[in-house]
Amino acid sequence: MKLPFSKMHGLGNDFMVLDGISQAIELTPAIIRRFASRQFGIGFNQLLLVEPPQQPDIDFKYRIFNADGSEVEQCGNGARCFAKFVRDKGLTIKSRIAVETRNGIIHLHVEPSGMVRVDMGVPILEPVKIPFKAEKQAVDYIIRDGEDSFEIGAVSMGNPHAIMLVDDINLFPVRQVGRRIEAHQDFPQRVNAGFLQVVHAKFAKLRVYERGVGETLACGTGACAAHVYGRLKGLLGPEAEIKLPGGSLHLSWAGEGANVYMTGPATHVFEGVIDL
Ligand SMILES: N[C@@H](CCC[C@H](N)C(=O)O)C(=O)O
Repeated sequence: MKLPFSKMHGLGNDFMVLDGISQAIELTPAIIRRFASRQFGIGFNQLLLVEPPQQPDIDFKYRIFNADGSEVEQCGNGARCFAKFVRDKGLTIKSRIAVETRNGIIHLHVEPSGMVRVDMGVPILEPVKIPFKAEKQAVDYIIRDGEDSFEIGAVSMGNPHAIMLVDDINLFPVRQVGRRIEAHQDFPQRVNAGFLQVVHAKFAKLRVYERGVGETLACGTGACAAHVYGRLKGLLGPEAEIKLPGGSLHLSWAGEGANVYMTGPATHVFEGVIDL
């Protein structure tokens, strides 16, 4: 069976995007891992599968799979690429789109410039809902790993994030420490590990070691979670630019109880067909 797909990216966080509305698609973790391989497949960080909605007044459903085949709840860069995909494919002409994900509804706005603004919802800070093993909610937590301990913030944007402040993002061993935090026992569903260097109240740098992938060039939900943590620490203002290795996102968060808004680009790379 031949499967048409689009290859897209949001700031270098790259995706295979499949239209599951016009065609029936059966995916297994093994197939996803093969497609994700940069040597034996197409190569991507996440696979996005667009499907018809299951709820009234919602335009689409989309499912997100990491390169390791695991299905996840949310993806910020993926949401922007999803919006461009459904419009480019003629699946909608709307510029405001409501989409179901595994963890609720998110709202997207494709701006006249082509940039996509995503309402990512209210960040979750209660440890049990992240999920994160902690006695009570706090801004900072200490997690211990062998002889070492790490001071982190913990935030869910629908998917779990741990964020650590660092002095110099270019010098920090993101992969070594990220790998340990991603698999830490205090995060029973594993976690995305973000490393944040705040430059001033409106500008920060971030690198993310993503759950189920490894370090990526950008992570949208990671940028949202980092902005929330930076705000809770009193280091970032309500509007901030977060610069990732692949480029910058604009973040907006008014404070506890408010929704997080993320704005950034979505890029189409090529169309392809792969044999199942
Ligand atoms: N790259 C994404 C996040 C994708 C999911 C993540 N790896 C997880 O396991 O939660 C983004 O842009 O948000």
